[in-house]
Amino acid sequence: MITVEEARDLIAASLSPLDAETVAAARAFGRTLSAAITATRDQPPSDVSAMDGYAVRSQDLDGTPLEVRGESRAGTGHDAPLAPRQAVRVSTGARMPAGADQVVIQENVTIDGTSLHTADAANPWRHVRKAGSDYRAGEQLLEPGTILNPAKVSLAAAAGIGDIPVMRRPRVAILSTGDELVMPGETPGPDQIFNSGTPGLSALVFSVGGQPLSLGIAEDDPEDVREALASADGADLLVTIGGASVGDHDHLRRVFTEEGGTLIFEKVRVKPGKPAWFGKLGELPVLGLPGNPVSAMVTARLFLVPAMRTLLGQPSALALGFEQAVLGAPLEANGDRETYVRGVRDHQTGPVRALSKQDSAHLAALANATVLIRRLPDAPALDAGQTVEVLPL
Ligand SMILES: Nc1nc2c(c(=O)[nH]1)N[C@H]1C(S)=C(S)[C@@H](COP(=O)(O)OP(=O)(O)OC[C@H]3O[C@@H](n4cnc5c(N)ncnc54)[C@H](O)[C@@H]3O)O[C@H]1N2
Ligand code: MOO
Repeated sequence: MITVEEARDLIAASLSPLDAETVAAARAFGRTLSAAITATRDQPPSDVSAMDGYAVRSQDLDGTPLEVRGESRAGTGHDAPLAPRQAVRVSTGARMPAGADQVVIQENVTIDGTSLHTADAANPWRHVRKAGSDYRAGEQLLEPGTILNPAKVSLAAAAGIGDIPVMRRPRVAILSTGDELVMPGETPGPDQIFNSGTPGLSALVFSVGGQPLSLGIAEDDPEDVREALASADGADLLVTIGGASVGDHDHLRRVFTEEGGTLIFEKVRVKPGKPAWFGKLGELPVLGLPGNPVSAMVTARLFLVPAMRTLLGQPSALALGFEQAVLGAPLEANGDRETYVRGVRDHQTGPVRALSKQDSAHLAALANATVLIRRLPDAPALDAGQTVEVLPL
């Protein structure tokens, strides 16, 4: 059996980054940049006032009145340079007139006709934002591979980019298999259960910036499975749920091989998720996840998320993002598979403890978990206070 890391590497080796497209800035949240964003001008483009008030020459602030001459507004500056003992009305964001090097806020002045009185002392560049103080023309603001959060979208827009170059969303087809499954909202027979795998994986695909395509449920019938596999045409990745193991009615793997699929690995030394497999059907990468709902979600976190990040061209796509945590309760010794124990962490840096339910079919426990605690093969029992690696969920 191969290790989790070997499995992840084999998957990544079969994938290459997708092509790029552009998206309107307002719709770019969560997308991955395909090219750098570089400033084409200084920001701010000139020295500007940071407050509503009066632009002055600091050396004129000696307690005697100044003469107010004109106004500089945001969007329409005041072109004449400031002569000695003059002041110009300014609004927040307005260009500083040439010669001015300080703003006196309006709360600190009294105006009498065109005469300005203030007790403020000289303090050069007080309340002035210098040209280029945020960033300079030519400066790289965002690297390719960056995931756009609201602040980064705003920065790209501030740099004047209306259509942002991003990676195309990976199209991830999801196929569940098994006669026992009905879609949520349908009426199950006495021996049937709801398909939780497809909606759960769709949510995960969304969260990583992909486009999930549900192929529904294939019955335990070779023809139905064959048709379902064919319907994945056009996807960047097909994820199957169930039929990964050795059951008599699991046709998925057989049909995959009959259709010319090449198996790249089967069985991973991981718990839950041992039956996970990966292969290619023509050009289409196929990731086979085990049917047990917790196994499917955990293996998706371990294999599907890095695969999608590889398609998105993100740097360190294969890094899962482990954090260190201190145990709040003891942990049992581990078996011979790398194990992902469902746990809770009180807060981001707090102690972590394992949940009591670790069955790979118990979704309610998974939904309560906030972390997966990683246990290496044959890891010894640990006491409270010792450190473990956790993967935030
Ligand atoms: N004799 C053996 N039996 C099993 C082994 C084994 O090595 N030898 N492995 C076990 C492990 S580990 C797992 S995990 C499961 C995985 O089996 P499959 O991938 O073949 O999954 P199925 O048999 O199709 O289903 C298992 C279980 O999960 C439910 N399921 C399937 N799909 C969904 C879905 N989309 N939503 C909700 N629930 C789903 C299904 O009804 C079954 O209850 O095999 C063990 N057995
Ligand atoms: O790995 Mo199965 O995924 O242990 O239940």
